[in-house]
Amino acid sequence: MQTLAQNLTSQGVNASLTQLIHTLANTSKEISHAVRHGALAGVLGATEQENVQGETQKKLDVITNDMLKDALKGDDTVRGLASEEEDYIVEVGDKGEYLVCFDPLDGSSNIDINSLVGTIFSVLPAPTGELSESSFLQAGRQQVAAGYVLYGPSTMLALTTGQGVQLFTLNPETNEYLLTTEAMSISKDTGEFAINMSNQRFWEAPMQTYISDLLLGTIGPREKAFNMRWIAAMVGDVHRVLSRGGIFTYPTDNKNPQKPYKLRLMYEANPMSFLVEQAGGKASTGYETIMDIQPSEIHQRVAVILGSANEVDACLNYHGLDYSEEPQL
Ligand SMILES: O=P(O)(O)OC[C@H]1O[C@](O)(COP(=O)(O)O)[C@@H](O)[C@@H]1O
Ligand SMILES: [Mg+2]
Ligand SMILES: [Mg+2]
Repeated sequence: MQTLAQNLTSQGVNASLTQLIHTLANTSKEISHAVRHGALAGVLGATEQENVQGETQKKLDVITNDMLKDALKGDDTVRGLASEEEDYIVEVGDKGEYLVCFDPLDGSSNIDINSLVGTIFSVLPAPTGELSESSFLQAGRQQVAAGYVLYGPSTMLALTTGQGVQLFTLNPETNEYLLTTEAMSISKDTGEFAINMSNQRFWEAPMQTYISDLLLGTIGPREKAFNMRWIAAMVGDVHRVLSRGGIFTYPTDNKNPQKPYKLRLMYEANPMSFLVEQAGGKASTGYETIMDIQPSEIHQRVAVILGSANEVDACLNYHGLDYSEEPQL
């Protein structure tokens, strides 16, 4: 099996991006170690702090953020970083070629129940000139690399540099990432969907109708039975979609009119969309392709519908219908 280093060489990834990917991968090994020690190290539970998005930070949100921040500060290929757990962008070095956006611990509500969590990252080119928040506001299409690390029964790294999606598994004996899937590929069709059903009454009409039709199964207009899964960590749900197909969505809802979307564009939706597209799937908000959105702020949130291409298209068809009167198909 190829090591991560061998694989990056065989892909022809340039030296500076290779260095940055190693920094991220090596830090993920330390995070994996910290997550695995959980209660033994006293790192479970919440802090007293909230992040800029008004969410109470878990101790591990803060610890993993600091681990990544410190590691990236020591990497001269990095010009700046943006994190879910940092209110503002952080300037790193004035010569670095890259900007890194990350969610240090995705699905952190799973931490206290010893369930799946992960790290998500997105690498953008650093523009020349002064660094400011606007340097980061590039469409997902500009990403030069993206990936996630899943801290599950195995620690796995899914990575794209725009040449398909490679999946590596951390060998616990040697502490090395080894290539276990050369090209992840999402089946075009699926019989599996992932959504937080408890928000059903808050969704827009297209999503209400789409999901109701899935639930009708063989007796509904889709004439097909669908199964449902919800890990409550995007990283786990997207990993399942990449592994065996499916549709994952966190749609627009009106539960809190100030916050119609949950997932963050720069460090959740964009990197996952890059991976999904590279594996042959699709990613949309329902109305636009996620990777084409021009961001307006680093902590911007968006609706997300991603996964098996034909199923995403089926869902998008509902968004094209007129719901001004009774929803009809
Ligand atoms: O609590 P819900 O509605 O199930 O939401 C779960 C979603 O929220 C998230 O946990 C948000 O990410 P963070 O844990 O990084 O804030 C996603 O990973 C996941 O898909
Ligand atoms: Mg997250
Ligand atoms: Mg997080």
